[in-house]
Amino acid sequence: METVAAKQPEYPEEGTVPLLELRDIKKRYGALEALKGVSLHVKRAEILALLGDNGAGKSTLVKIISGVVPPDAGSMFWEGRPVTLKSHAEATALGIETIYQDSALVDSLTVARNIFLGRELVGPFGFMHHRKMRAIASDVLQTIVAIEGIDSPDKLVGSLSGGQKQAVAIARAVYFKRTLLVLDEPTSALAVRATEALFEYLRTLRSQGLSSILVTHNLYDAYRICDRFIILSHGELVFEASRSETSVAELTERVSRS
Ligand SMILES: Nc1ncnc2c1ncn2[C@@H]1O[C@H](COP(=O)(O)OP(=O)(O)OP(=O)(O)O)[C@@H](O)[C@H]1O
Repeated sequence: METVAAKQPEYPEEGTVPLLELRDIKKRYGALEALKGVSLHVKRAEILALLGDNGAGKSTLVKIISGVVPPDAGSMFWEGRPVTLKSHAEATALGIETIYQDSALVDSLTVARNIFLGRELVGPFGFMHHRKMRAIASDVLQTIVAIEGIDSPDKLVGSLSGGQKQAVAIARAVYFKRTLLVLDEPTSALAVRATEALFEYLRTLRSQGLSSILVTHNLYDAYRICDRFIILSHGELVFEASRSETSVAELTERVSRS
């Protein structure tokens, strides 16, 4: 990653430092330029939609934000400070949580154990606090994510559907309250009720000052929940607008034209 642009960015007014800023991010896979210099920012307490047709570069950008893939060039700022993410763990440590359909869950462990994976609660004698983890897992699943079909935190994750697995990953992010939640096609495998519960939760996070990036092909969902919209096309940012500046019709037209 280039360090040239790693000097502190300047923000015109106090309090306007974005939570996350990307500048001129480039990524190439062999001859293919997946990202051709993308600059964007995520404000505090906003839900940003990352839109674009298949192959536009959305997932590549998500992987860069979550530390899974290093950019070839460009710089990244977290709360105004330059950062270089060398691993997914470093992104997590900053407060970035990414939800994919199969978000690094362990099939052979229970739902409760997956929610606390790597951050297990330990009781007074140094043993894992299973009862407490199960109780919290149950609570998070029922009250926040409202997943049908996960009736017990003791279910093995391997026995869940794609949508239910995704819900477990969301429940994990929800419980550990990340500063930035990145959701890559979160509703594609979710039932209607779970989608509504997720959106309600994203609104709650926003009201608490936390931010989310929603990657989706569903422009109606995006328009319902997001504050700002960014469209990528062939590795370039081609459109950016806030909710009041655009409409579902315009987003549809621009994505299909891209
Ligand atoms: N690991 C990889 N190796 C080679 N090419 C890749 C790799 N990952 C992505 N690409 C290519 O980079 C381009 C951008 O892909 P990316 O997955 O970021 O797009 P996307 O906008 O997320 O698409 P979709 O909506 O279909 O998921 C595509 O042309 C894709 O084929």
